[in-house]
Amino acid sequence: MINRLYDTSLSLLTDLYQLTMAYGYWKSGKAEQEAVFNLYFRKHPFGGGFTVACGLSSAISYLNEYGFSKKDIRYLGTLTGSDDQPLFEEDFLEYLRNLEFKCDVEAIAEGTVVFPNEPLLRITGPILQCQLLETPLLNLINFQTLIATKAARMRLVAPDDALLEFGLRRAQGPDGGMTASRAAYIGGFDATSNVLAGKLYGIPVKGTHAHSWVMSFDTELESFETYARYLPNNVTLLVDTYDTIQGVKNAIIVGQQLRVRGHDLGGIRLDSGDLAYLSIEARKILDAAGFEKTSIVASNDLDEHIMDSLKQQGAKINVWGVGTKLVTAYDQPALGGVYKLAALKNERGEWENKVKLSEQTIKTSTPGIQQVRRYRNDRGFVADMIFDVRMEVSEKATMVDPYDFTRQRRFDTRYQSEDLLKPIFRAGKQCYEIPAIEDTKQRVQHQLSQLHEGTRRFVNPHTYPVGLEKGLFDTKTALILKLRGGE
Ligand SMILES: Nc1ncnc2c1ncn2[C@@H]1O[C@H](COP(=O)(O)OP(=O)(O)OP(=O)(O)O)[C@@H](O)[C@H]1O
Ligand SMILES: O=P(O)(O)OC[C@H]1O[C@H](OP(=O)(O)OP(=O)(O)O)[C@H](O)[C@@H]1O
Ligand SMILES: O=C(O)c1cccnc1
Repeated sequence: MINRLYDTSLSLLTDLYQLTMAYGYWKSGKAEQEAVFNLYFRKHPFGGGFTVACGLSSAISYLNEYGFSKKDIRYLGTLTGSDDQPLFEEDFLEYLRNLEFKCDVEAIAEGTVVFPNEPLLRITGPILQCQLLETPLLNLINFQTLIATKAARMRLVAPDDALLEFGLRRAQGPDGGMTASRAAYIGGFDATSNVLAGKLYGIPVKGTHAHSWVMSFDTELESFETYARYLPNNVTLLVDTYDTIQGVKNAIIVGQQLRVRGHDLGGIRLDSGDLAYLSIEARKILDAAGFEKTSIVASNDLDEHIMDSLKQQGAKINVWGVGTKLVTAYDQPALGGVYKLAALKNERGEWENKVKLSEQTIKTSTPGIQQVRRYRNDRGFVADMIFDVRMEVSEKATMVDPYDFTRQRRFDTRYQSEDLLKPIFRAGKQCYEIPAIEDTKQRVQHQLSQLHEGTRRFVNPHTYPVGLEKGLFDTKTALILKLRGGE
């Protein structure tokens, strides 16, 4: 999609510094040195207790098309440094032109619930290639993960209702709109108003009508009658243009006319005022007139908190139209996912662990070639343990809380476990079949059902346990001490 939108290859969709570093690696003979990078986030968005991974299929498409076109190379050749001389020499540009993606990629499947510090994606390959991919991979995964998580939160509030995504007009540009529609669907929405997303992603499309339709007639009743005449199988009438209660009564008149013609009134939509009060009143009026099955759609700057509040007030809304606050992730417009070097192969062909130190413990990266093992019992997910695939990890592994090493947990055979990072690319070739979007969507709901209720709540959610396997914890601690000179 984005390819056609910009009519170019997307390999330059990266930050310039990735290319300057790539040049530096190449000049210093390090371009092909094997490296391992991890993509992870440090904190759940929206103050929540879980995050829904999303964006892997876009990342796979991106990586499958990776490569620099002649036009890309020509453009890079025009870039100059502070002395007005070319930034990159010809031979390097030739190297880029011939570059073939040949990394290994492991990733956690889209639609999986994930937690801070777990690698969502691990990329192993020539450092130059891994480096160039930092920005696009973060761009693809951060945003979609954010929106899928936001949508999942809304789905938790309204498990049995229909959720419609109405955000395109407020989205962050065309690509923001398209990817948000897809991620919202995966996260738990039932349909979108975005017709292109419907076409390209196979998402159901749904819609009502706007105030302008009503305003373009002399009376509201005439506007409703006309709409019902021409679209008798899609009649959800927006009743709040003038007087909401009168609007509901007019909708009922049209509903009765529809029934005579063998159709029915699908729904009414409320888009302003007190949505609890108005939906309760509208439900009474509709039920009294024999329109018990007619839906009540609500829209107007909704988010999961307002939806929750409306539910608690007894609102009779069974279809929710949500735009701005969903597709822009209004209260937290970015997920702080990062991409860090975790290991590098030396000249002797041995892996060396790498960490990025930080004053704040939370920001010190974890070294090694990591995998995430998720333990579960009959009631659902119990804990996730990050371990290094090069270390022997027995069934009786010990997990250490990285923020408090005195908190340790021993696993045994009573738990079932699954390693979450799956092979996606081997030596640049895709070896993973992307699941159908419907399967990914179902996966989200199943995953959420495996979380403890406390982890799903919005206010002060329970922290799901994620720790480091004892061997990895010790390796990390030793490396930090060595780097700080306290060995
Ligand atoms: N009963 C309710 N409890 C909590 N929030 C509500 C309730 N009813 C509506 N809201 C929310 O309150 C906000 C009201 O928005 P606003 O002040 O713009 O009023 P409005 O009636 O929509 O006016 P306008 O005609 O300008 O759209 C919206 O976000 C809406 O979803
Ligand atoms: O409120 P959102 O969650 O973004 O949902 C989409 C909104 O877009 C439409 O109106 P628009 O906001 O364009 O105009 P209006 O506020 O005047 O109805 C619709 O009526 C919703 O209110
Ligand atoms: O179909 C609707 O009702 C709709 C679509 C987009 C934005 N607001 C409402």
